Amino acid sequence: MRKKRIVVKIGSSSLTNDRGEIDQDRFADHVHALAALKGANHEVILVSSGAVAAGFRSLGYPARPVTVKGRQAAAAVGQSLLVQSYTEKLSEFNIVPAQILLTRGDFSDRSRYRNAFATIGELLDRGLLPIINENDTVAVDELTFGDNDMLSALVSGFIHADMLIILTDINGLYDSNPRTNPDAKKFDYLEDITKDLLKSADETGSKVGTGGMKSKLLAAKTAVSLGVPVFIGKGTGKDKLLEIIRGNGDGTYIANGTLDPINTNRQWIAFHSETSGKVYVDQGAEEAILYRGKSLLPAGVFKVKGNFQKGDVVEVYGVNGLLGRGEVTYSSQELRDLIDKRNDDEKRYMLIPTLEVIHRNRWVKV
Ligand SMILES: Nc1ncnc2c1ncn2[C@@H]1O[C@H](COP(=O)(O)OP(=O)(O)O)[C@@H](O)[C@H]1O
Ligand SMILES: N[C@@H](CCC(=O)OP(=O)(O)O)C(=O)O
Repeated sequence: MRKKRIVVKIGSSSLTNDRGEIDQDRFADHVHALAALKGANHEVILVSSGAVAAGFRSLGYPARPVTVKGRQAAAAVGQSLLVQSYTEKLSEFNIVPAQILLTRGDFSDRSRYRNAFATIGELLDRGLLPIINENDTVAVDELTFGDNDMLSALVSGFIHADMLIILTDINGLYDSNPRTNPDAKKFDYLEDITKDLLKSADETGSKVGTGGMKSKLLAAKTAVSLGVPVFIGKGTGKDKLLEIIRGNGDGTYIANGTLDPINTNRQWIAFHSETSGKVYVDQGAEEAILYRGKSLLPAGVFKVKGNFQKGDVVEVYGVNGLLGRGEVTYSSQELRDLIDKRNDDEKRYMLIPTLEVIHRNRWVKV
């Protein structure tokens, strides 16, 4: 089998028990499977939850804390317990883990985004196992990834993974929550995540997890849109991850065919950038950028809102509302000048053929 790059996400419910302890047997099982996957010469990146779930007991909380400061304090304790356990267990296989704690801000800042990409690449080249979690202790509520399912999807797109494996406490996605509906039917394969499916998944998860199946579906949708096929399910034994990539996993495969990866610049524009203004385009330009794969030219822009600089990301509006976002080649002032000249008969002669406003490689539809 060709060498693959696999992101494995393990949820809190698969690593810890309800009492707030690492479940040593299941933990060892995951580590064996990760080692087997690496041993088969694949590149592996682990997104591990469990910091809050493994830490709350040491702080004297009876259950997973609900306050932000409680969760952040629990994560501070639990994250080090988790990494200590990974380091010890992985050393039996001569694998060195590398902890990476990310916040949403690390992705929205372009240079930090590029740095994170380079660092993960270097760790993989050197044969280490990157272990990623959200930096819960400092993450501000409005500025989080939402949950680790979404973080794992964004990481998979970012490093152009061949597959995202989301390990959880249930063997896949059902048409309703099987814990409350005994007649729920399991999906073995899904082409894509539809709106109806999103409705069928509720947000109830385990006592230690967050988001339930809904967050996994939203994450799977994101991963697929970034060109990465997804598996959601469970398994036991050291070969479980190898079996999953061979197509024999106990769970649901999503978009298992070949998908078009999207380049890192466009991923950043789509999912991480903050917009600094708005550009309004006419119908001809709307059709050109939406359906004919063209760049946006100055002639199609008739209004600009906000103040932005060359290189900033803006929202593009058409006749029917928001069309997408893209990186501009002009400042807002330069664009306003262009529009003024075009609308003024006496100044129109000053217009010279110019660059596109947004190049098609720096543009993403919503
Ligand atoms: N349609 C569904 N199919 C499968 N599981 C579902 C569905 N809707 C809700 N769930 C629940 O989602 C849970 C997994 O979510 P969660 O506890 O957040 O996992 P993790 O800790 O692994 O991230 C399952 O145990 C199940 O109870
Ligand atoms: N970053 C948090 C996990 C958040 C999360 O998404 O948890 P889960 O639903 O168990 O994957 C932690 O380590 O506790």
